[in-house]
Amino acid sequence: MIDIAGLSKSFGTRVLWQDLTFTIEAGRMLALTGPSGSGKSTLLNCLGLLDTPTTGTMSHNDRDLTRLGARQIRIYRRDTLGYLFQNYALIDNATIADNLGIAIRPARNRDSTRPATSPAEALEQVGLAGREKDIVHRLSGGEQQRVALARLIVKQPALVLADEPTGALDIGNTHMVINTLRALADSGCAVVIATHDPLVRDLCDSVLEVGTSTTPTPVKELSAP
Ligand SMILES: Nc1ncnc2c1ncn2[C@@H]1O[C@H](COP(=O)(O)OP(=O)(O)OP(=O)(O)O)[C@@H](O)[C@H]1O
Repeated sequence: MIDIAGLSKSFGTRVLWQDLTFTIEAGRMLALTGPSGSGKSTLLNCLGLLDTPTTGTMSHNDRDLTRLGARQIRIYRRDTLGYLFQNYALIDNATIADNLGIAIRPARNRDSTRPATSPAEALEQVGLAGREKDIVHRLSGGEQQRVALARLIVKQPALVLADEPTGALDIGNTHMVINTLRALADSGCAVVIATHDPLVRDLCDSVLEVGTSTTPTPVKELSAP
C-alpha cells in the first residue's frame, strides 16, 4: 500500500539514509532500528509528511505523497495517519473524552469497512475504563501513552507511526503498547515503529536497519540460528 522508491535524506552534506526501496503493507509491522542519530525519527517524519525526503518517491495506493499540497497533506494526516510519539501528542488541558472525540471525526470520513470501536471500549482495552472525564495533564506518563493508544484504537488509521513508544514505560505498559500495536496490525493497519527495544523489534514482521540497509529483513531470518 505504501511504496517507497529510491528515498534518501540528507542534511547539508550529511547523508542519513539513501536509496530506500520497499513496500509497507496493510496488516504488517515494520521496525526501524539503528544507532542513535541514524535517522529513524527523520524517516518516520518523512512517512508522516512532517518532513520531506531529499530524493525519491513515496506513494500510498498509487497516490504520489511527495506531490501533495499543504491542504492535501493535512487531510491525508487527518484521515490516514495515527501517531504514537514520545510526547504522546495529546491535548494536555483537555479531558480524555475530548482527546478521543477528536480521533473519531476523521474515521467517519474514511472509506473503511473495519468495525468502529467506541471511546468507552477503547479505554476499557487500555485499562482506563470510566476515566473519560480525567484531564490529560494530570495523568502519569504511562497513562498518557495508554490514552494515545486508545486514540489509535478509535481511529484505526491505515498507517500507524510510532517513535520509541516503549522508551519511558515500565514492563506492564510496554506489553500494553506491544499488544495494542499488534492488534491494530491484525485489524488491517500498517504499523511502523522506530525502536531500540528488542521486545518491540521481535514483535514486528520485518526490520529496517536505518542508515545501513535499503530494504527490510524479515524478523524470522534475523532470529534464525
Ligand atoms: N532539521 C535538521 N537539521 C539538521 N540535522 C538534523 C535535523 N533533524 C535531525 N537532524 C539530525 O539528523 C540525525 C538523525 O536524527 P534522528 O532523530 O532521525 O535520529 P534517530 O535515529 O531517531 O536517533 P535516536 O535513536 O537518538 O532517537 C541527527 O544527527 C540529528 O541531529
